[in-house]
Amino acid sequence: MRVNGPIIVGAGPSGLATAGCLTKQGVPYVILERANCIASLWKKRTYNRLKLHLPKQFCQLPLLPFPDDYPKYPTKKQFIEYLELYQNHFNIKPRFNECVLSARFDEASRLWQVRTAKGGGDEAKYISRWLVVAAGENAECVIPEFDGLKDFNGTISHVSEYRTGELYSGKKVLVVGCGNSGMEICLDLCEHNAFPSMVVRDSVHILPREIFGKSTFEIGVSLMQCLPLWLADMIVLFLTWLVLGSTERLGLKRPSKGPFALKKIEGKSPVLDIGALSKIRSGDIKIVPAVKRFLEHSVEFVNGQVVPIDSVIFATGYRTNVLDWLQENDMFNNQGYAEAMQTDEKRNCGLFVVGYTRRGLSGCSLDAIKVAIDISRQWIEETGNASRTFS
Ligand SMILES: Cc1cc2nc3c(=O)[nH]c(=O)nc-3n(C[C@H](O)[C@H](O)[C@H](O)COP(=O)(O)OP(=O)(O)OC[C@H]3O[C@@H](n4cnc5c(N)ncnc54)[C@H](O)[C@@H]3O)c2cc1C
Ligand SMILES: NC(=O)C1=CN([C@@H]2O[C@H](COP(=O)(O)OP(=O)(O)OC[C@H]3O[C@@H](n4cnc5c(N)ncnc54)[C@H](OP(=O)(O)O)[C@@H]3O)[C@@H](O)[C@H]2O)C=CC1
Ligand SMILES: O=C(O)C(=O)Cc1c[nH]c2ccccc12
Repeated sequence: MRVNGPIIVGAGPSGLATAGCLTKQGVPYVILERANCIASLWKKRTYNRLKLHLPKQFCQLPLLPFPDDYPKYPTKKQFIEYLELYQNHFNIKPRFNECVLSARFDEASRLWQVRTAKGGGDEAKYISRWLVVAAGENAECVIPEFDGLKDFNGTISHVSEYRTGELYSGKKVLVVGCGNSGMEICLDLCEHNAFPSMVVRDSVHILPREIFGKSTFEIGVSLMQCLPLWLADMIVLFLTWLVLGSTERLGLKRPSKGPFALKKIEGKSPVLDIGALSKIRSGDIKIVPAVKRFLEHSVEFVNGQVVPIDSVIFATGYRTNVLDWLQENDMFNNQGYAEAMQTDEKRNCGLFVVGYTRRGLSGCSLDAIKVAIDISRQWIEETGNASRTFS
């Protein structure tokens, strides 16, 4: 199928935002989505109690704000409803159940050739001048290898399969990983009468979600606008200390880089605390060091301690999948992320990237606006069509 306009891979917030902005410009497109719905990460791979952890103004997509009656931190259900509203508003109709297997740029024709699996063994081919990669930073779950894991007799899952702690009532659960996911499901496990232990193998920045009624993220962003990054970080850490006190004696050592520097340089998100810390203080969530190996019914840590466990949940993060299917990947590093801010088109080859610079939903929206403007300029030039103006 020859596509007039770009092929967009992925119908999550990034793909939807790009489609919304292109529609506004009058540029047609095709979205290919491997799942059977939009926003599959949010609909199928997140726990029930999830809320946005940044204030809503940092999470909305371009051109359509959240409904006025939404709270400051919308729930997952509200966020999904908003994305559906967005889809309907811009009449976005992705081609579902089409998983992109490969995308290659043919130098001779200067066209992108995209091959998809459609289920039931069928394949399809799409050809276009432009390709927008919007398949997400969280495309695949990561479970690291551990000695003995295959001999462990309890249940093993990734946090993306976790919905509530109900199933774990009365159980001793090892949560591996202390990012926002690990911390929040430990809290949820406590609230469902389970006994969580959380692995902190190295260090972690834990910040209050709000400081004196103002979002910590917002405070950090405002400080970074007028101060050097290191100073903004020092102020945020000082304010954090005023609110939370010292967290090191709880086994939560802080990284040597500040929270915003670490996010900017390594893409590592600080934890925005919504209650786990008080459960760590009370001992309801136990902090344990790195795992040495799993045994049949227990786990041995690097300090030699052996602790019985019933279940292990890996909250060890995600990875992108572009390196698996995109043949032309000069725009990505060897981890499959776009180098910070380099979302510009790969010159003359029509390749664009949305949502790969680890700046959360606001990064997705900013990329989408820019990419839609660039593509519409080229589309007008090459097709001779007139565009609507972008406002
Ligand atoms: C639990 C959780 C909570 C988060 N909360 C926040 C928050 O509060 N604030 C914030 O700013 N950010 C948050 N994030 C960051 C998150 O990355 C964004 O919220 C957002 O979902 C990114 O949108 P995306 O469209 O780039 O990726 P995704 O939402 O992952 O969408 C990508 C889509 O591409 C599809 N896809 C992947 N590979 C292929 C393929 N080969 N072929 C076809 N389709 C494919 C996927 O099925 C998916 O539907 C959170 C992330 C997680 C995991
Ligand atoms: N809106 C919200 O409230 C939420 C937002 N999110 C966001 O979703 C994204 C993904 O978050 P999350 O799922 O927490 O993943 P992250 O990648 O943020 O965290 C992964 C965690 O796993 C640890 N880890 C990785 N490998 C190992 C290992 N071999 N042994 C022990 N620990 C290991 C990491 O430790 P180390 O640092 O040492 O590598 C880190 O603590 C983030 O952007 C996050 O902010 C997630 C949940 C809720
Ligand atoms: O949820 C995330 O991890 C995000 O990427 C949102 C985000 C972008 N920059 C930040 C800085 C501090 C905390 C969260 C974020």
